[in-house]
Amino acid sequence: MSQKVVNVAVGIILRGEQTYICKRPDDKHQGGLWEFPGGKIEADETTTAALARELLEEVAIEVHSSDSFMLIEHDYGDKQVRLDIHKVSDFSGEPHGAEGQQGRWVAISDLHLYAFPKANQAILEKLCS
Ligand SMILES: Nc1nc2c([nH]c(=O)n2[C@@H]2O[C@H](COP(=O)(O)OP(=O)(O)OP(=O)(O)O)[C@@H](O)[C@H]2O)c(=O)[nH]1
Ligand SMILES: [Mg+2]
Repeated sequence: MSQKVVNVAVGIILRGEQTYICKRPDDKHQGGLWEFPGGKIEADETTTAALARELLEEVAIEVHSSDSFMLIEHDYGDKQVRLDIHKVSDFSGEPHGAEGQQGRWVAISDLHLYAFPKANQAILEKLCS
């Protein structure tokens, strides 16, 4: 059965050797797992506009610029996603779980201690290499 691919803008928020991750609410797709903040790209929205909007909504930071990092396509069976992942080190504000979700700064070298959705495996591999 062919499914529509969901396009997602994802931000790896960086400060020195740390990155800011959030815990996905239990009732959402891949709930209870940790993630890099981001969300669905709306129709007629550019990836960078979606990235800025999602990071403002979810972690309340203002993105000034971002760098394309990698594109991941993954089929979860119940959902097919295309993650357009960007590094974000140029931002203002202090990230926090603006939608009531848990969030924390973690060392990139400690990311393997957190459970992420399967599609994120390749991100961790590239980030930690
Ligand atoms: N934000 C984010 N989404 C991810 C990651 N990895 C991953 O597989 N996804 C998947 O990407 C899809 C879309 O992300 P999302 O649920 O954050 O979308 P959203 O913020 O627009 O939320 P919404 O459901 O309230 O509209 C989900 O199916 C999610 O499981 C990740 O690291 N960050
Ligand atoms: Mg989201």
